[in-house]
Amino acid sequence: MSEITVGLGARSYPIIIRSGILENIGAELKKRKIAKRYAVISDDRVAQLFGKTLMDSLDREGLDSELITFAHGEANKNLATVGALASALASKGFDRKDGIIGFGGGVAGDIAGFVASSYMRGVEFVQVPTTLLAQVDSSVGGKTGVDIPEGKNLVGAFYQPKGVFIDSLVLKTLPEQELLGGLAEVIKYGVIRDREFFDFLVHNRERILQLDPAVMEKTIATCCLIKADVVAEDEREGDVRRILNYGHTIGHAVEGASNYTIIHGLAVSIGMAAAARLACLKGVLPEGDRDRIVRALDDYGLPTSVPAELDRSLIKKYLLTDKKVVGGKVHYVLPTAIGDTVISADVTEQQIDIVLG
Ligand SMILES: NC(=O)c1ccc[n+]([C@@H]2O[C@H](COP(=O)([O-])OP(=O)(O)OC[C@H]3O[C@@H](n4cnc5c(N)ncnc54)[C@H](O)[C@@H]3O)[C@@H](O)[C@H]2O)c1
Ligand SMILES: O=C(O)C(=O)C[C@@H](O)[C@H](O)[C@H](O)COP(=O)(O)O
Ligand SMILES: [Zn+2]
Repeated sequence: MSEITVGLGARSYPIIIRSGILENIGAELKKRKIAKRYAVISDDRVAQLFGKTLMDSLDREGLDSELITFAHGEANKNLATVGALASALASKGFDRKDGIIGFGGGVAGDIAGFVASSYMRGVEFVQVPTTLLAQVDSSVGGKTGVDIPEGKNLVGAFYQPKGVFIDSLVLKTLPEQELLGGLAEVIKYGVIRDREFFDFLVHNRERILQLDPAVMEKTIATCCLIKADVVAEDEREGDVRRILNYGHTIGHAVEGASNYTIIHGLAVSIGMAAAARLACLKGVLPEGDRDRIVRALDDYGLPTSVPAELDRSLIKKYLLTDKKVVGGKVHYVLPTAIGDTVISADVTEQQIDIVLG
């Protein structure tokens, strides 16, 4: 069991990591008196797998609640889904004293958080993440939102939850590709902030891939701790929080150019390898560290090059809608060593062409 605090003054909140906590979410929420009634927002797959466990736990504590679902998948992380969910909340009579539980992967959490930030101009929100990616990254830090045709996450809000409740036992049913996607974000933390953690990930690969409970708890807790630290320092990504976007500039563009057939975590892996190559090309990252980053991703079975069939000019078009663009200049998060980064806009189109391959 680990408990980590995201330190944001009066808006601070706990991340509680405990095997089996899913069956006790009702008790956790009752103790914390977050809302009087809850809307559990989840995708159809998660609802089918774990909906009953969560709803029973709320019911046992006498907490009135409704499960509201949307069709799974990034293609549904859009404004139409937000509209449908808001209408469902209104028609079921949810009011300002009620709360929303984001239950599922990053797609469910990002959508539920955005609905919570805007329904009746804001209602209370908690996160119960069920993918590795959501447990180590998306449920923490308050970035919520949806995609529009012009690009990823272009409409959203910073809106912090009141708590994050993580049960690593639910990862047992996760499809392999989804586990790998989460591992890409896990490796990201090692590269941007913690060389020792990167080495731990390299040395414990087999145990991680087998979801060894002790190793998973350490892994999830370390990622949450790094993210909590960064978010506490720079909640709205004015400065240091940009490091969490390592691999995402090219990664998001690859996701968009693939019409979201490449899932987020795998696109981020491609983006991290590309950014490491770019850093080396610019002379800010030694070749040895570049090779270790690419090899670590590769050894986990993650992709490290841009698929040949993707349209390079479309990728470059999507790069321009990155939220780190300032004055038309794309800013890249470049590793300078394993554990450290620099942000640079001093990148030529020719260098981008080289790393896109
Ligand atoms: N807000 C943030 O800070 C942040 C951070 C990282 C990623 N994201 C976003 O998160 C999204 C990706 O999230 P994701 O990778 O979790 O994908 P996802 O939410 O689409 O979940 C992947 C699939 O796994 C299923 N699933 C979820 N939990 C399961 C379980 N325990 N067992 C079996 N199946 C399960 C889901 O139904 C879905 O089909 C992207 O939209 C990305 O932009 C946001
Ligand atoms: O929390 C953050 O900050 C991140 O950048 C985490 C990323 O893993 C995540 O994918 C995030 O949603 C990307 O944000 P965006 O601002 O580039 O859309
Ligand atoms: Zn991400």
